[in-house]
Amino acid sequence: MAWGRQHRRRIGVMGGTFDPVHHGHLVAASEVRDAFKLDEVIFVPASAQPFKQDRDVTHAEHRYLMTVVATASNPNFTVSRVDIDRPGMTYTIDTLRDLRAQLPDADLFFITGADVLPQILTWKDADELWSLAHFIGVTRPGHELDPEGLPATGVSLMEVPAMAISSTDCRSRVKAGKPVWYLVPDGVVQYIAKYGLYTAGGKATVVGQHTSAKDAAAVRADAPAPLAGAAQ
Ligand SMILES: Nc1ncnc2c1ncn2[C@@H]1O[C@H](COP(=O)(O)OP(=O)(O)OP(=O)(O)O)[C@@H](O)[C@H]1O
Ligand SMILES: O=C(O)c1ccc[n+]([C@@H]2O[C@H](COP(=O)([O-])O)[C@@H](O)[C@H]2O)c1
Repeated sequence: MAWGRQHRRRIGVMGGTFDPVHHGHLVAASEVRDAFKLDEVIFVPASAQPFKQDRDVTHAEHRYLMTVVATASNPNFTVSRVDIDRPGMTYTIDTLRDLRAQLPDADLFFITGADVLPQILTWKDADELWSLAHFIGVTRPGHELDPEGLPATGVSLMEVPAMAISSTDCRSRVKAGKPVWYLVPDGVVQYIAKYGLYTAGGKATVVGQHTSAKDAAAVRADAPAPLAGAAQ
């Protein structure tokens, strides 16, 4: 490296609802970090995902904390609150702008699974996304990794070990009283049990994303407080 030239950090960004985070997410992030020689992967739990407005989603603070628990043992993984602390709908254009402002000396690599990759063209301000990050689509069982319509220079595709795990299946299993051991990290199994997530009569408040301000305030009061020191 030439004397005085700045080293640009290479940062992966793994956006997701993470309801709950599972080993499919973690393996994808780990594989991309290795293949693209990333310094770090930042997991970014979404607040209100625009395409999931028709379903109930666990309170953001629980999803954030499960993601912190799941990534705590990996020195190259961190978790950001940029999306859950921004009011309103979560759009990736805002995620990337906020992270670029926080990390002006970094190149960003946004990681998505094969199911999400084709949707990118329908995201808010899709034309501008390519100038903010390089996109990496990873294989996922049951989905074709198809980059059609996406700009060739803005997207890379990569095969990762097949993990036939989804958050939907994890939630259904917990609801049915089945184990999720080894589908999600041990600490997440314990977190789900501690707060009674995903069970019909559980202690956790599960809210739709169209809650009134009054409902949202009640949920916030019920949720665990933000974990000091864990956030970016
Ligand atoms: N098993 C997996 N293998 C590869 N990528 C995955 C896997 N599971 C999720 N992803 C990717 O991780 C990101 C976040 O996914 P998300 O949090 O929505 O999990 P999910 O399992 O798809 O959830 P749900 O079943 O609730 O829709 C997305 O880009 C998704 O494509
Ligand atoms: O920017 C958008 O319009 C947009 C629409 C839908 C999803 N996303 C992002 O896509 C990522 C994957 O979402 P999900 O819910 O499938 O885990 C997550 O970071 C979302 O914020 C972004």
